[in-house]
Amino acid sequence: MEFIKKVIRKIKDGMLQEMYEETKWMYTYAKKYKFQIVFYIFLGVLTTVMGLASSVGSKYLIDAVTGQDSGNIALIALFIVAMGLFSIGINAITTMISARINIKVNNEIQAEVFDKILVADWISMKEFHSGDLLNRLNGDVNTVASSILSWIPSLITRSAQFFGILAIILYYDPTMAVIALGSAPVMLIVSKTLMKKMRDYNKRMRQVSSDVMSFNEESFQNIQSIKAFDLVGLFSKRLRDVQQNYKDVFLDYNKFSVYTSSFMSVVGMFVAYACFGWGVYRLWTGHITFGTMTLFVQLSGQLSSSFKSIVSLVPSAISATTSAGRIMEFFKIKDESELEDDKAKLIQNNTQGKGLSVVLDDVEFSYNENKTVFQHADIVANPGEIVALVGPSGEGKTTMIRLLLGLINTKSGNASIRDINGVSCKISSATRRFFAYVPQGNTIFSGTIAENMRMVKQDATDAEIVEALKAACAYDFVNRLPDGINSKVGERGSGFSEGQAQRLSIARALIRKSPILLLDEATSALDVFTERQVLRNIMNMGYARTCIVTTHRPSVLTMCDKVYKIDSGVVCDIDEKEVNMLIRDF
Ligand SMILES: Nc1ncnc2c1ncn2[C@@H]1O[C@H](COP(=O)(O)OP(=O)(O)OP(=O)(O)O)[C@@H](O)[C@H]1O
Repeated sequence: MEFIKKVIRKIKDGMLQEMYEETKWMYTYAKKYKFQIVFYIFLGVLTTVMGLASSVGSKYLIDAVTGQDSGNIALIALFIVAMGLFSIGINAITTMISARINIKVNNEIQAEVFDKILVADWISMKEFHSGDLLNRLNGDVNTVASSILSWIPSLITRSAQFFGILAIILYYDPTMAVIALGSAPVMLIVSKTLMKKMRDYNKRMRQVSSDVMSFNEESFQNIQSIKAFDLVGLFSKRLRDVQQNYKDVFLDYNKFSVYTSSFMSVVGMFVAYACFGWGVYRLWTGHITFGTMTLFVQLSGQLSSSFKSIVSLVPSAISATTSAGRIMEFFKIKDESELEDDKAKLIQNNTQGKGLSVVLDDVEFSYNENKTVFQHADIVANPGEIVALVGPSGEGKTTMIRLLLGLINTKSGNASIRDINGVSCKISSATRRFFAYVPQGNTIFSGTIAENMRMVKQDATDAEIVEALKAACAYDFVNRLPDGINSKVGERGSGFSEGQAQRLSIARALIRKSPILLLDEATSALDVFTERQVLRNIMNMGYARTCIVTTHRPSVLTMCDKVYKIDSGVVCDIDEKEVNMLIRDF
C-alpha cells in the first residue's frame, strides 16, 4: 500500500504532473475525433493480432512440413498470405485516418491560438518575440497535432503487441517469458532520469529554434536599415552565431539520444540473445519442436522491436508535451478587459452620428511598478474638437493613445467615453468600436487599396472608398495609378511613399466613420499644406467627430481646440500663450 502511495506521489510530482496536464490538454482537441481514434486503435490492435496469428501460423506450417503436425500445408500458407494482405490494407486505412485527424487538429489548435493571441492582454503578449510566436504557432502546433495519434493510441497498440507476444511466449514457455521481461527493471530504474534530461533538451531545442526564427524575422523586417548601415556582414555573422547555438544544442541532444538508444538496444539485444539461447537449449533437450523454435525466433525479434518502439514513444511524448506546454502558455494569459459591454451597446444604439466625448478623470498609468508614465491626468475631448497631445519624446503620448484604445488599463482613476445624453462607459476593448486609429509608421496590409479600405468596413462601396481617399488627400495619386483603387499594395505599404502610405492609412480610418479618431503622429510625413487640408477635411465630413492627435508639429497645433502637454508624468492643458511659445520652440 505504502509503495502504491509512493508511486502515485511520484507521478504527481513536478515533471510527470506537468506532462500529465499537457497530455490532458492535447486530448481535449482529440475528443471530437474519439470514434475515429478508437477505430484507429482497433485497427492497430487488429494488425498486431494478425501479425501474431501469422507467426503462430508459420509454426504450424513448419511443424506440418517437418511431419510433427498433421495440419493442411496449403491452408496454413493461404492463411499467412491472407493475414499479410489484410495488414497492408489496414495500414493504408490507418495512414489515411491519421492524416485526416492530424490536419484537422493542427488547423483547430492553430486557429484557437491565433484567436487567443488577438484577444490576449496586450502587455503580456508584448513579452513574446514575433519570431517566437510564429515558431509556436507553426512548429509546436504541428508537433502536438501529429502526436495526437502517435502518442497514446500508438502506446495502446504497441503495448497490445508487446503483451500479445508475451502472452504467446508465456503459453508455450513461461520461463522464456520471464527472460523476455528481463529488461523491465533496468528501464524502470533509469527512466525518470532519462525523461527529465530529454525534457530539458526539448525545451532548449524549442528555445534556440525560436531564437533563429526571431532573428530571421527581425532581419527581414529591417533589411533596409541593415543595408543602409552597411551591416550585411554583421548580420551574416550573427545568423551564423545563432545557427551555431542551435547546432550545439541539436548535436548535444543528438549525442544524448544516440547514447540512450544504444543503451536500450544493448539491453534489448541481451534479452533477445537470452531468449534465443533458452530456445536453442529447449530444442536441444527436445522440449520444443522446430516450429516452436521458429516461432520463438520470430517472436523474440518482434518482442525486441515492439519494446524498442514503445521506448521510442518516450522522446516523441516528451517532445509533444513540451510543445503543448509552450502553446498552453498562451492560454494562461488573461484576455484583455471588456468592461461595460452593455453600456457600450446602448451608446452605440442611441447616439449614432451625434458624437462622443472622451473623458479622463485623475488617471494614473504605469507599465511596471517602478515607473509611472503619468498620473492625475484630466482630459476632456468633445465632438467637433481637435485635441492635441504634445510633449517631449518618450513622455507618454502613444501610451495615452493605447489607453484610449483599451489596449492598456488605468492603474487608478477613470477613463471613459460619454454620449450627448450623459451616458458614460468605461474605456476597454468594448469601446474600441467607437474609435478609428491611425498609428505611427506604415500599417497598410498587402492586397489592393480597396481591400485595405474594406478591411475596416466590409460593405464599403467604391464611391465611399473614393470619398475617404479624397478626404485623406490620397485620391489624386490613387487615381493616377493604372488600376486605381484596385492597385496592389506590397507588404507594409511597399510601392508607396511614406506620406502616401500615411494618407492611405488615414483614408482607411475615415471610411469607418467612427465618432472618435486617434491620429498618432499620423501626418508627420505630409507637407504642411496637405497636412492642414487633411485635418480640415476630417472635421468637415458631415458628422460630429472627436479628433485626438499626438504631434510634434506647430502646423497641427494652430488648428487644435485644446492642447494637453505630457511631461515628467504630469498631464495639463496649456493656454494659448503657452501654445504659442511651444510653436516658437518647435
Ligand atoms: N510596452 C512597454 N513596456 C514598458 N514601457 C514602455 C512600453 N512602451 C513604452 N514604454 C515606456 O513608456 C514611456 C512613454 O512611451 P511613449 O511611447 O508613450 O512615448 P511618446 O511620448 O509617445 O514618445 P514619442 O514622442 O517618441 O513617440 C517611455 O518611457 C517608454 O520607455
